Amino acid sequence: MTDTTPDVSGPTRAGFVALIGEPNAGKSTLLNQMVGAKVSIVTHKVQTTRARIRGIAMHDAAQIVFVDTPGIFRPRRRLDRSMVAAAWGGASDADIILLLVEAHRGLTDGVTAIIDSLKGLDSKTPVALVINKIDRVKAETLLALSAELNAAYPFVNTFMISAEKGYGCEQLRDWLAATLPESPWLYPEDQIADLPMRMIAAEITREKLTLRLHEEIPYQLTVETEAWEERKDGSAKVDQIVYVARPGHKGIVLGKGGETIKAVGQAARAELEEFMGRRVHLFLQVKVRENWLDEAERYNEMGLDFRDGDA
Ligand SMILES: Nc1nc2c(ncn2[C@@H]2O[C@H](COP(=O)(O)OP(=O)(O)OP(=O)(O)O)[C@@H](O)[C@H]2O)c(=O)[nH]1
Repeated sequence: MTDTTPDVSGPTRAGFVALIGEPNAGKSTLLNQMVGAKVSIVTHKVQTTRARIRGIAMHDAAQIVFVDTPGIFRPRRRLDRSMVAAAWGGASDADIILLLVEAHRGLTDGVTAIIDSLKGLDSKTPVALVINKIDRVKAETLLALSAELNAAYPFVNTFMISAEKGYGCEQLRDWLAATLPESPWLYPEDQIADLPMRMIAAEITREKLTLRLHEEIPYQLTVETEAWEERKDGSAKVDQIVYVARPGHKGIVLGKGGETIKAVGQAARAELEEFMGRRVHLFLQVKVRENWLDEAERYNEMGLDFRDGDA
């Protein structure tokens, strides 16, 4: 990986932070606090897709990469094969796991199940407890809840926050920034701003291809946004490459006289324009790359290729 470390005094830090918790625990809201409004829009879209990098926060000299880990509560074997493992360059776990628990709901059956899974994970990844929505309960309740949860699992730290109101979020961010491993940054700073948009754009095209090709080949297909150019007239020029795993697939993706790829391009462009609220010029190219499934670099860029149940 390229060393993109900037010139700052003291070591830079970088790593992956997995946000886990029951649905509605406030993961998106917290991410929004940590990363900024732009990504939260992105998040809603990406949630339904294979994209797993949910946002990147820069804080002091640290680059905090928030990820989803859908595979983390599944059997180990599946985790090993997952995109999560690939995206993390062979490390099968995040650097830090944050478990979000809703203050007013406390130790529910769902939270207990997550804690049981964490215990079974056999991982050295530190897990911090984040009690969210503290604006909804009294202080006494919080202390009792914190004690109860800490008795159930050896959390390395406990934070009490309101992701919505921002209470406690600064402390959490400081701690993450200070606790991630010393490392060069994982993404060049100038790419961070449009990384989510690039991911979304790739994901939209992939989705259109999947719809169009049905069961034929989308399994072994990936889309990358190669270039993104902001134009003076307010439109964006987006170049993407569709990578297929076999030479025979290229013809299928192109279709007769380029029909299929053209239709895919039109549909993807329409959705992208609607999403961005401005004009987009989308250019698609199809290339064969037989070993793309093995290229960790690709996963790193897009973080996009795990599917539930993949062999
Ligand atoms: N009162 C209060 N509400 C909050 C707080 N944080 C989040 N919420 C609300 O809780 C609801 C769920 O928040 P999300 O951030 O969407 O939760 P999530 O964990 O991302 O949910 P999933 O995407 O379903 O997993 C939303 O209505 C938020 O406004 C908080 O600190 N206080």
